[in-house]
Amino acid sequence: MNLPRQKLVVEDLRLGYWSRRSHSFSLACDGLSFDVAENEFVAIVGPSGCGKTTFLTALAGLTPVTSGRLELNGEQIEGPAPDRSLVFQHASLYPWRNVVANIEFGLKAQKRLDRRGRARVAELIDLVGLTGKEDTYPRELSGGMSQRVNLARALATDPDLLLLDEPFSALDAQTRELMQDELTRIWQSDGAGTGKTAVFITHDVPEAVFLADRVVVFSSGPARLVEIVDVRLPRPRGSEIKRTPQFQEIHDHILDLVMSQTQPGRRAAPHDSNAPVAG
Ligand SMILES: Nc1ncnc2c1ncn2[C@@H]1O[C@H](COP(=O)(O)OP(=O)(O)OP(=O)(O)O)[C@@H](O)[C@H]1O
Repeated sequence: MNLPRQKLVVEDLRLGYWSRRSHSFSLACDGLSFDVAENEFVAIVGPSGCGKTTFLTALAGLTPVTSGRLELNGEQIEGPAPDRSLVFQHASLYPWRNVVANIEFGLKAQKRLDRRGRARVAELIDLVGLTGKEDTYPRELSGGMSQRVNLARALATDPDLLLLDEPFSALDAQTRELMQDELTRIWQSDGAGTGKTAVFITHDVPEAVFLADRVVVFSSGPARLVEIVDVRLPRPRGSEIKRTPQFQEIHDHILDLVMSQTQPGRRAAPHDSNAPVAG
C-alpha cells in the first residue's frame, strides 16, 4: 500500500527510567526509528518486557522522551492530549455510569456533547454492536461487551491516533477472535471508509497479522527495531484469511523474528514483504 508516511515520526527514540532503588538509569527503548502513515494500522510485537508498553505510554504522552523525536502531525509529543485515545487490556469503565454515559464521557469532558456528539455516540453504539444495551451498567456486561464499550469510548472523541495495549488479552479465545473481527470491521468502516491511524500492541502474532498493515518487531529489551514487516493482505479482511498460505507465511516469518529474540541461536527465515499477494 503506498500511503504517505509521517503522520507519526519516531526517530532515534530513547525512553528510560530512573530507578530510585538502584540509583541508576535504564533504557526501555533504545534508538527506535520508523514512521506511521495517516490511516495506517501498525501492530507492535516483541518479547515480554522489551518495552512495548513504555513506547505506547510515550505516544500517549505519559512517559517522557529521554532523547530523539516523537512527533504527531509534525509536533513533538510532550504530554497527554485529546488527539490520542488509549485502550488498555482491562476496560476501565465507570461502574456508576451506564453504557451510553461511559461512551459519552470523553466528549462531555471536552464539552463536545452536543447534538453531533450524541449522534456520534449513537452511531458508535450501533457500530460496536451494543444496540439495546445503552442503559446497562458495567457490572452486567461480559468482558467482550466491556471492551466494546471501551473501544467506542476511545473512538467517540474522534482521536487522531488510537493507541491499543493488548486490548483483547484478558478475553477468552473465542471472544478474542470475535473482537478481532469486530475491530477490523469497525476500523474499516469508521470515518467514511478510512481507518484511523492506530498503534496496537500484542503478544499474539496471528492477531497482529490479521489487524495490521505493518507489523513492527521489537528486540528483547531495551527495545530496538528488528524488522518492519509489510502485511500485504487484501482488505476488507475476514477471519477466513487466517487460513490462507499468504497469512501463514507472514505469520511464520514474524514468529521466527520474535523467537530469534528470545532464543538467540534461532534465525528467522527470509521473507520478501514486497512479494505480491493474491487478493
Ligand atoms: N515505572 C517504571 N519504572 C522503572 N522501570 C520500569 C517502569 N515501567 C516499566 N519499567 C521497565 O521497563 C522495561 C519495559 O517494560 P514494558 O512494560 O514497557 O515492557 P512490555 O514489552 O510492554 O512488557 P510485556 O510484554 O510483559 O507487557 C521492563 O524492564 C520494565 O521493568
